[in-house]
Amino acid sequence: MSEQAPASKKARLDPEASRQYSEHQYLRELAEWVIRAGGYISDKLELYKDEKNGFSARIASGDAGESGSIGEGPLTLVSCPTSLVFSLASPSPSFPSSFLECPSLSTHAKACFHLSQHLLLKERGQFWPYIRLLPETFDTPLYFSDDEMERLAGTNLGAGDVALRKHLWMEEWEAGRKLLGEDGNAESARDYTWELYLRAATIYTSRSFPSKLVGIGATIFTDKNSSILDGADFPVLIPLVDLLNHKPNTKIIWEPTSTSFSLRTPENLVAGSQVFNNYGPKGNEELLMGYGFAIPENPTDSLAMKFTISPRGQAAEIWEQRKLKQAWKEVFHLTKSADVDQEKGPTPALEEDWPEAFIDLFRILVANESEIDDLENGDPNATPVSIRNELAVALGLKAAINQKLVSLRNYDLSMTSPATSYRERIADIYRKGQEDIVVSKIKKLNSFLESYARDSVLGLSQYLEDNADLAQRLDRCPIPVEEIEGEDGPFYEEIVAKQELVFIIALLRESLNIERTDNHSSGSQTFWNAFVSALYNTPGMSFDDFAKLNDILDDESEGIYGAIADYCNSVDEGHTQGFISQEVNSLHISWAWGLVRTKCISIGEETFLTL
Ligand SMILES: C[S@@+](CC[C@H](N)C(=O)[O-])C[C@H]1O[C@@H](n2cnc3c(N)ncnc32)[C@H](O)[C@@H]1O
Repeated sequence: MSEQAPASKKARLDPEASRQYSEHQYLRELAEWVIRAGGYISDKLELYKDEKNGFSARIASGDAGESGSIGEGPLTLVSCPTSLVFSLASPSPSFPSSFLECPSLSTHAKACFHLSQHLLLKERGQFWPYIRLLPETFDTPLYFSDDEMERLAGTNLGAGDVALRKHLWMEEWEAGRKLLGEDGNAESARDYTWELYLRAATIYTSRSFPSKLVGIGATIFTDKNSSILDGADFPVLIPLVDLLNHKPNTKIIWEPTSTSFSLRTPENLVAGSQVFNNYGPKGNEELLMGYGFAIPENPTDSLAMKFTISPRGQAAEIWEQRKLKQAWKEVFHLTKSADVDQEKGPTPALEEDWPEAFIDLFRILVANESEIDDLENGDPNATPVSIRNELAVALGLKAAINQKLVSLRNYDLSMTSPATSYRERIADIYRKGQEDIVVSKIKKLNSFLESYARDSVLGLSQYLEDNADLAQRLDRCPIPVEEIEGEDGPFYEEIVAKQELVFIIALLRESLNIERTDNHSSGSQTFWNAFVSALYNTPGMSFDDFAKLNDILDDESEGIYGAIADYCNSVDEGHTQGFISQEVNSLHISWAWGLVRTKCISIGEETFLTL
């Protein structure tokens, strides 16, 4: 049965009776203060101080039914009246309107100074029963010593995010203090120390709610009766409600009304167990940075990936037309990939495991000239762009994420010097979570590359292995060189890279002699069948189509193409008619070389021809 939200009459408890809510005097007084103002705490709830997680709430053990559970939900756990919600909308005892209205001072800075004021006021402030329970210090990285920061090296937080936040907050603090001093409050401005500002700012990151979410009005009238904060979102503190700790995936109902904010649970809680809130699907990076804790095996963990490269030239024009550009963000949060399915089904698309817009930009960034031309002249939103392109995306992602893994592992101290403090432990938990995500992503990419590449890619070494006679002949005939003018005199360079040359010859052998298409190199029959059929089914791609349009080559190309053609013929010496049933000429080379450049991709030492 659902419990009704408390009537104010019922809520006005005798302070004696409210003792049951806690054995801790300040917690008890906090409860009395909230209840007196019209708030509520379920009488099934007990507030206590947990050595590990600070103040917490649990179901009182006296409330166990026979099964140990407290009956059916939803149950209102706690409720705080709007009059006790602390925010910039609560009266500020003495800040001048010039301070609160200053357009160059951020809302965040104003909120931090406002809270600092109440921290300084102590018992003279109207929120004292709440303020005195707020933590003095935190385990967020801004409180870490240099040694403790070393534990974060190689992670996003170690790489500058912490330093950046400190810098931003310090700038806000300096600006606010200057403003206070200018108003003739130089003496009191000195009370607003950096330590106090840091404490106030961290109280907000670790326990505030956004004003818009809880429906707190954003219009404040200052002493000049002008309004500030119109439409702005600002952090609010909700006494009592903010005592609950976080547990991922906890079912909890946040219930804002015009007069109160309540937490209700639909779960059937067990007597003696801690009652949790759910701060949202936060990863350990956010929990550590904002709250000073991290959760082992956090099911809502994520890895933030920033993208700082942007496409240029034609690629930038294509990107402008891509629909997914709308979903572009500067930072993407990657989550852990599901385990690779052992039974290989159809190859999953990359966007099933990665943010779509992230994959889409990558496709444009790695597109080669011919792919960009295809997008420009065809559908600019085509996906996948080509098999070559999709493989290049997967490989690019693997290289980028592998870099993360290297830096996470390079600085990992957890094996050589096990954590001895809480801060070191949470830093290690955070690093381990980041590493788990990266490893799962690499596994998934490997499986993608394996299945995607199975029949759509041919490796150079595989081809040479299948054609040992060609490999031997190539070794016997060195590739011709050309003379190049350098700063220190002329030097010599092979006219074509060996990988390209092998694939030029392969293309001529396997594709040109169309009558022999069912007699491809052993071992790669499936690939060549698919390749040749794609070639002859795409207008303009076959040699015949190409020759019709390009019967004359310019002189410069003619020289190099002719030299490569001579080389091919010499490699094939003694095997007349075994090559392409005719002499290879420069037009053949021009066609095959163009195809190789469009369809090949290099991965480390290996080069692949793709469908
Ligand atoms: C909204 S407050 C919760 C009340 C808090 N325990 C207190 O003492 O006031 C958030 C803070 O509680 C602690 N906390 C919350 N959930 C936690 C968890 N699952 N593990 C460790 N600490 C937690 C962290 O110190 C965090 O900054």
